[in-house]
Amino acid sequence: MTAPDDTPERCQAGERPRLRVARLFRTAPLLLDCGLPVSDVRLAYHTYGQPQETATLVLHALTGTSAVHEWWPDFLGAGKPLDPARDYVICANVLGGCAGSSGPADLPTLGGQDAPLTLRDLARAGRALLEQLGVKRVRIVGGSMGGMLAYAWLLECPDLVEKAVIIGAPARHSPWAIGLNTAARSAIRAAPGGEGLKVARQIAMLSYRSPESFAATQTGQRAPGVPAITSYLHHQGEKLQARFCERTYVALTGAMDAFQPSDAELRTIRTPVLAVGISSDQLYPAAEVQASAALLPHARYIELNSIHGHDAFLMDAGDLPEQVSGFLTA
Ligand SMILES: CC(=O)SCCNC(=O)CCNC(=O)[C@H](O)C(C)(C)COP(=O)(O)OP(=O)(O)OC[C@H]1O[C@@H](n2cnc3c(N)ncnc32)[C@H](O)[C@@H]1OP(=O)(O)O
Ligand SMILES: N[C@@H](CCO)C(=O)O
Repeated sequence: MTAPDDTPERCQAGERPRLRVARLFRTAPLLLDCGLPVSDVRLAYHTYGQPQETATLVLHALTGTSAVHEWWPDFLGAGKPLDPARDYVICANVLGGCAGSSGPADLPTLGGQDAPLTLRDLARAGRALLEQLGVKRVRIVGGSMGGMLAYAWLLECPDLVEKAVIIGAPARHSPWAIGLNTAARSAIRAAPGGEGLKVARQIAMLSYRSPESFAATQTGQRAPGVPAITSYLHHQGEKLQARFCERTYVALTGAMDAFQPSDAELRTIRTPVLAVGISSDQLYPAAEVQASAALLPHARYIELNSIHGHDAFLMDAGDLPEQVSGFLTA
């Protein structure tokens, strides 16, 4: 990742993507849903393509970053759904994140605990970034947490959003999803300082793939006496612990679990939506994604067929890029 800067937007053709940091809410604070005001919020972001008043906003997943070129090469590039030659693409690390934006340690506390964040808080912070960049309308594309956050944008900023693509995400967490996050947070609280975060990632990885995926990729032993899946999960835990913050993990999973819009609220969304379920998703079963979309008056539902579970949108996207392109450019 390149060093951040806060110089004004100046995209040159062929320029390498660069992390920038916006300073927001310096004159008037952001009022969090918990009641706390927050001033001088940082949002780290990348842009791709020339500035335009209508942009495509990418909303990243739980442990994602604003560097779309690093984690979504199937979607970003010439002839792809996010084409910098045609589109002004923006992705910001969310409020509460740990990839350059103001995280829990930078925010005020409530009763001695990290301030609880809501997905609507994250959307309001994102809106301020768009205003600073001169963007007046957005098409939104989000997967996983980014897809749930897209629902928050649709409810919080209906005037801004032209279209939304929601991939592998329901409108609200099921008891199953909340239960998985509860176990992950319990691990973090039981072993703060990194060990708990590793266990949280191991639990989460089991929900991000599928039995068939692991049968195909992790059968047998990696080292004598060590099942491949065991060393795989240890490796994934180590990798996340090296790049992520446990307070962010607690804050963002809490925000997702608490986001519970009613059916009536969802029926008020007038924006056209393309909702994508993933056939083997263990975390957010395709039927659940479809049921959320069915509440929206202008949603179309499609399914990505993959054995690789929830993470398929990142690693086995099939013809999804073409489908998303078709929706965004129609
Ligand atoms: C590319 C980036 O910078 S991502 C950083 C930002 N993160 C995001 O945006 C979040 C979204 N991205 C992700 O969640 C992930 O990167 C994904 C889902 C796209 C891909 O996950 P990956 O971990 O790269 O893929 P996969 O599950 O195939 O695992 C491969 C890794 O496990 C290792 N591995 C595979 N099997 C085993 C095993 N049995 N035992 C030990 N290690 C194993 C591989 O050597 C490889 O290690 P490396 O990443 O250190 O090179
Ligand atoms: N694997 C992705 C998706 C999680 O929802 C991530 O780590 O963010």
